[in-house]
Amino acid sequence: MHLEVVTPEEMGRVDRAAIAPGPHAGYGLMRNAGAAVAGEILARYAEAEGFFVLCGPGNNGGDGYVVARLLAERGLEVRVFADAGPATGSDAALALGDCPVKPEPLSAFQPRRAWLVVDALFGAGLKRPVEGGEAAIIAEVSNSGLAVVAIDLPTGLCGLTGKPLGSAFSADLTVTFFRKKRGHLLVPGRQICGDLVVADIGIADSALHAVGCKVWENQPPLWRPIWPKITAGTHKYSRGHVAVVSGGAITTGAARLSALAAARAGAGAVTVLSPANALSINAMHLTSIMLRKADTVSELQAFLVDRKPSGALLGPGAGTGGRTRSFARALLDQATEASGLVFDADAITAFRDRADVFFGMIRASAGKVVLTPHEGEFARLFPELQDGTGVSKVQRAQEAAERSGATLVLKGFDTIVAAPDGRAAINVNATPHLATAGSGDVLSGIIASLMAQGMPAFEAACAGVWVHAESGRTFGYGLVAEDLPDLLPEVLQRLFYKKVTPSAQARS
Ligand SMILES: NC(=O)C1=CN([C@@H]2O[C@H](COP(=O)(O)OP(=O)(O)OC[C@H]3O[C@@H](n4cnc5c(N)ncnc54)[C@H](O)[C@@H]3O)[C@@H](O)[C@H]2O)[C@@H](O)CC1
Ligand SMILES: [K+]
Repeated sequence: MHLEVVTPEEMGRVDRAAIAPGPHAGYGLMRNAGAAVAGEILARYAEAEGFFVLCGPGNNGGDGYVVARLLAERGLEVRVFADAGPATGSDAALALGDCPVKPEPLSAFQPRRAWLVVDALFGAGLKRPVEGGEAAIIAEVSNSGLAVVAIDLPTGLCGLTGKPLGSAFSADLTVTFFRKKRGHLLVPGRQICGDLVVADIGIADSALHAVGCKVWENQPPLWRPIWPKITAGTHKYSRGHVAVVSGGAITTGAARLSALAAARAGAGAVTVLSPANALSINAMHLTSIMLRKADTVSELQAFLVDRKPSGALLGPGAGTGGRTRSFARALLDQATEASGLVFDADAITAFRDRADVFFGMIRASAGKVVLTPHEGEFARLFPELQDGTGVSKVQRAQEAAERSGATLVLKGFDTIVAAPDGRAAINVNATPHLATAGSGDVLSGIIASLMAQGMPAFEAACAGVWVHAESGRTFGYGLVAEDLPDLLPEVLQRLFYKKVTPSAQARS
C-alpha cells in the first residue's frame, strides 16, 4: 500500500520525470491511464447501454479520448463531447487522432437513461472556477442522476485543497494514477470522488524520490512498527506515567475521560491532578487512576519533581484562565527530552491573546509537544491560518506546526497531523459518530499516553488519531465519549492480532 499523497504540482513533476526518457512516453502513459479507466468501467458498469465521454482541452481530455476509443473498439455505443480541441502536437492530440468517435459540441449533450458519463473535462490542470459550457453540462448531468466516472479528479475539484472551484461533478467512481492526490482525501473532495481507485500506469516508484513527498495517508504502517512494546520485564512505570490536570468541581469529567483513555492506551500509571475543591468528586469516580491535589504551580512542580511523569495532558475542562497558563509554563519548563506534553481544549484557548508567548515557551522546552485544536481553537491561536483562506488544510496545519514548534493535530473529519519539520498525515478513518462531547478529551489522553510510553510526537499523534477513529467506527450509532476508552482494547487487539488459546503460556 503506497501511502504518499501528492499535490497536483508534485504529480506533474513525477509525470515529467517518467516521460523524460523518450518522445512518445507521454502518450504511452496516457494510453495506460485510459486503459486503466476503461478496465474499471467495464468491470463495474457492464450493464451501461452507452457512454458519454466529455473531453476537455488538456491531457485529462486526452485520457478521455483513449477511453472512448477502447470502449468503441469493443463495439459499445460511445459519444464524445468536446468544445476546445487539444493543442497541436500534444499527447491529447495523438489520442484524439486515434479515436474513431468524432467529438460533438458540449451544447449537443442530452442525457439518456442507462448511459454512463465519463468525466474527462479537467483534472490536475484545473486552474480556475469551472464556468460556461462545462458548468452547464455539470448541472445537466447532476440533474439527470446518471452515474459519473471521473478521470483523475472530478472536474471542478481542486486536487490540492479538496474544495470545489465553482461547479464540480459528484462522481460515483474516480480513477486516479500512481498516487492519491490531497484533494481525494480532504473533505469535501473525498465525498465528491465517490469510490477511489489508484491505477498503476507504469510510473516507477523511484520517480517520487526527486519530489521528496512528506505527506501521507494516516494508516498503521506509518507508526505500527514503533508502537510501544511490552515484554516480560515491563513494569508499570516503564510503561509510562501520565499526569492529567483536572478542572474544578463541576468540570472534572473531561480529565477523567482523558485519564482513562491514557490508561487504556497502555500507560502503566495515570495520575489526575485535581484542585482541592474537586478532590472528592474525582476520588468518587476513579479506581485504578491515582489522584493528587494540585491547586498551585508549586504543588504541580512538587509532583513533577517527586513522580517524574513521562507524559502530561493539560486542557480538558481545565479552564481558560491564569492557572492553566501557569501550569502550561511549569510543564514546559520542567520537561525533559523524554517528556511528552499534550495541550488541548482550554489550554489552547487560554493562550488566544498570547500565542507568540506560548510558541516561545514551546520552542524553549526540551519536551515533545502536541497541540490538538479543532478548527475553532485553531483559529484562536492562528487567526491568519483559519479555514476559508483558500489554503489547504494540510498546508495550514504544516504552517502552524512550523510556527509553534509543536506537532499539530488539526481535528475534523479529515484530521491533519503535522510536524514542525514539514511531515504531515491525512486521517481517513473517522466517523461522524465521533462528533460528540468528550471525544476530543479521549483523543488527547491517548496521544499523551503514547508519548509517555516513548513514541515520538508525530507518530504518537498519528497513531492516536487512527485508533481513536477506529474505536468510533467500532461502536457506531449511540456512541458517547465514555464508550471510546473501553473500545480501545478491541481495536488494539485487531491491530496487533495475536492468537490466544486457553492453554497458551504468555512468553512476552
Ligand atoms: N503525461 C502526463 O502528464 C499524464 C497526464 N495525465 C492526465 O493529464 C491530466 C492533467 O493534464 P493537464 O495538465 O493538461 O490539465 P487538464 O487536462 O486538467 O486541464 C487542461 C487545461 O485546461 C485549462 N483550464 C484549467 N482550468 C480551467 C477551467 N476552469 N476552465 C477552462 N479551462 C481551464 C488550463 O489551461 C489547463 O492547463 C491529469 O489530470 C491526467 O488525467 C494522464 O494522462 C497520465 C499521464
Ligand atoms: K476529470
